[in-house]
Amino acid sequence: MSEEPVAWVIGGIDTSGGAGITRDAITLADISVHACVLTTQVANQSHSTMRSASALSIETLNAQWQALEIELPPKAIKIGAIANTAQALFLCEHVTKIKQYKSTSCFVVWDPVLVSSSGGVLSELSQQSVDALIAAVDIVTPNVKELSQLSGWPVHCEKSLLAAAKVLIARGAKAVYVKGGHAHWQSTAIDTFVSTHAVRIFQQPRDNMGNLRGTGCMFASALAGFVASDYDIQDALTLANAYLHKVRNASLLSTNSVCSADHIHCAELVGFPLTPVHYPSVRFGESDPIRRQTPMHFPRLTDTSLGVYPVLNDISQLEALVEAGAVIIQLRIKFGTQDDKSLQIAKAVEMVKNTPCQLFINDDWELAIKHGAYGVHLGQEDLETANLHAISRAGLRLGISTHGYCELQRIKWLNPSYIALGHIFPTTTKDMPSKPQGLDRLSRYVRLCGDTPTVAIGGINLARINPVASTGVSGIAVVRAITQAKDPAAAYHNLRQQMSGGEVISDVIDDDTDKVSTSVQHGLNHE
Ligand SMILES: Cc1ncc(COP(=O)(O)OP(=O)(O)O)c(N)n1
Ligand SMILES: Cc1ncsc1CCOP(=O)(O)O
Ligand SMILES: [Mg+2]
Repeated sequence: MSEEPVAWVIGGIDTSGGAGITRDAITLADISVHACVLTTQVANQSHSTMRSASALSIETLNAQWQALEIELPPKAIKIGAIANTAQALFLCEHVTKIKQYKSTSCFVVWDPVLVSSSGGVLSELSQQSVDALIAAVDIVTPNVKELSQLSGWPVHCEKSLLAAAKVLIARGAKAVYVKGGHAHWQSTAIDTFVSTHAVRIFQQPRDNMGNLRGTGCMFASALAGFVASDYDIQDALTLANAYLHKVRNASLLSTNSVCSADHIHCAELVGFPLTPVHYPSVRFGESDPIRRQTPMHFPRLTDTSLGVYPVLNDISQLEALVEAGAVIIQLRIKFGTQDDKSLQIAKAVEMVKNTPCQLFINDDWELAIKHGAYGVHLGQEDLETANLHAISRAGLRLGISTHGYCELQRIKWLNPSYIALGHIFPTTTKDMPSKPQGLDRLSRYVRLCGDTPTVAIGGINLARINPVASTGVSGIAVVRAITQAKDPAAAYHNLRQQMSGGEVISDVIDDDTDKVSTSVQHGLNHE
């Protein structure tokens, strides 16, 4: 059996290979996902001309489903062109079943093709079958014309687009991702994701370089592929958006990809998107709190070679760590009264005065401003309520936590003083809603952060610090590895020595998990 995650693509064969399930399978191969292919219809066509299309019977569709279900169960399914109502109802019933009885979850994307190059026409499906399918799948990915047809609403501006997407949600859709490619009123290319509880807006510069076939298929199959590869939905959307942007750039600029006399381009293979230029900028809703005000400035770090970054629960260990040479320390006080926190923060600021230590205060931005700390560290939830302008006006540095591609692309807009990436390994210090990221993803995030200093956090200890350092992060934040050590300053020293290939003092190593082994627990998400 294949090592790669399995995704199924269900739709029409476009004989030219420009779109349809052939394009889906090529896209999935390009991002290292194994594609199983189920055909709904065969469209005999070139890149520019459609000759005929013939639908496959329900028996044949069912035979394909049965052939795959046991041996190659899907982690995700992408549905494209559906030839008729009977096929739509078949898919609805089988998708519902597979989602119910599979032990691992199966994510289903429906790219509702209004008029496909392979002959599927949305308007040929009964309203009942369309409604049933909308409610059965996890996400529907229409362009603006398809959204208008599905919702029965005119879509001519951002407001009507959002309203039409919400009509689908009211009809039972779990989520809708509207592709803005045909949204003539937009000066940039804006895709909008709406679910029952969130809105995400993905923005890219608009390119008007030419006509690329199969973009809808590529986006939806890439989305299924990234979910099958274990990315959460908002990261899979960010990656699929970046992938498509990378394909567009590569294909429309290449003369090799021109595949018809009408200057229609065919997609080039590009692989996983790694460079920042391909990634969308992301907003959490129309009125994302971090964008409500005008752009802000946060000062750069004085010293960006951060090394080991101790995150302390109180000031009891601060002096020892400053003396041990920590160039960055965070005070993360989670218990006690505001008065007590205020007292500790005031003392901490005093303790680092005239030292090279860059002192960050976690969460308590008002106290950090009041006592003149060097910087503030905020997480995603903190960003909803903190007064970022006040932090910026007071001249404090800002560090922000992120847990994946989507959050990263959102907070870049703030141009923070550093970006924290985590959690890398499992941790018991904090309940994390997201999965551990692992080293492979960490390396890719570091690359996406460009010149902004980065900090890795979560489950890092003596045994794991070297591979973390190899990803190129500017700093490595640790809580337990220092706060729970018998001698925190010696633990700091050892972590630093280990990072730089120096001698560690073995009699201060605290427990077995800290012993440096050759079989370091490596990346959790191998890509
Ligand atoms: C360096 C660093 N990275 C991440 C965090 C976590 O911040 P947040 O998500 O706000 O969680 P709390 O620390 O407030 O529980 C951090 N503190 N430092
Ligand atoms: C606060 C925080 N944010 C992400 S992981 C984490 C805790 C890291 O603690 P430890 O270094 O003990 O695993
Ligand atoms: Mg916080």
